[in-house]
Amino acid sequence: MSGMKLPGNFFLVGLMGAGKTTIGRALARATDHVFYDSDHEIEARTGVKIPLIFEVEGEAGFREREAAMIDELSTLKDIVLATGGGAVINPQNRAHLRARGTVIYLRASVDDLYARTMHDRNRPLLQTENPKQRLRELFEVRDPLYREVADLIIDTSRQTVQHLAQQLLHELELKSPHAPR
Ligand SMILES: Nc1ncnc2c1ncn2[C@@H]1O[C@H](COP(=O)(O)OP(=O)(O)O)[C@@H](O)[C@H]1O
Ligand SMILES: O=C(O)C1=C[C@@H](OP(=O)(O)O)[C@@H](O)[C@H](O)C1
Ligand SMILES: [Mg+2]
Repeated sequence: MSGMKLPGNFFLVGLMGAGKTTIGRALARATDHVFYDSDHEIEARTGVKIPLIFEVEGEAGFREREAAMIDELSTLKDIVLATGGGAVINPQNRAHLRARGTVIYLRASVDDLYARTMHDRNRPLLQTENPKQRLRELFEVRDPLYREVADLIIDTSRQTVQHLAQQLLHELELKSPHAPR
């Protein structure tokens, strides 16, 4: 679409609780893009929630579905895609995301991630004795991978969703050669 504000794809990456789904939806609204969430799309296609997929097929089964979904969705045009937090552990996913759009890493402290996910039962990887320790471990492994794929890194600590969406929009406008200044 030629008259569209900020054409192209925007892919959100980051750990569980970073705000990919929430801020992705707000960014899509602000840019007139269609919003997709990889996890929601997997749930819609399978008819079951993510925890049940983990229970029945294991994490490996979920990762296969996730890779197929990211390959499919990332070929669409002018979308905002919220990925799942583990998408970047697969090299093929990383390659697709980098090649097919602008990748935004929503960065948050482990304390913030924990606070934002502690009451939610829908993330099987955090249903452990010590979810904060699990987040710490995942942060160590994944932070370098998020950085590797990111075109833009946004620090989300102590900022409201509305503010973050506006800040993101502003930074993307500055990066876009066609954007009005
Ligand atoms: N910047 C923020 N400040 C406060 N709460 C937030 C922020 N970003 C997200 N949240 C909240 O944290 C929870 C997890 O957000 P979500 O978008 O599902 O994260 P993700 O998709 O990255 O796992 C939601 O309840 C959301 O409203
Ligand atoms: O970090 C992960 O490995 C996962 C993150 C989840 O998505 P969110 O990051 O949107 O919570 C979901 O894909 C699944 O529970 C696995
Ligand atoms: Mg999400």
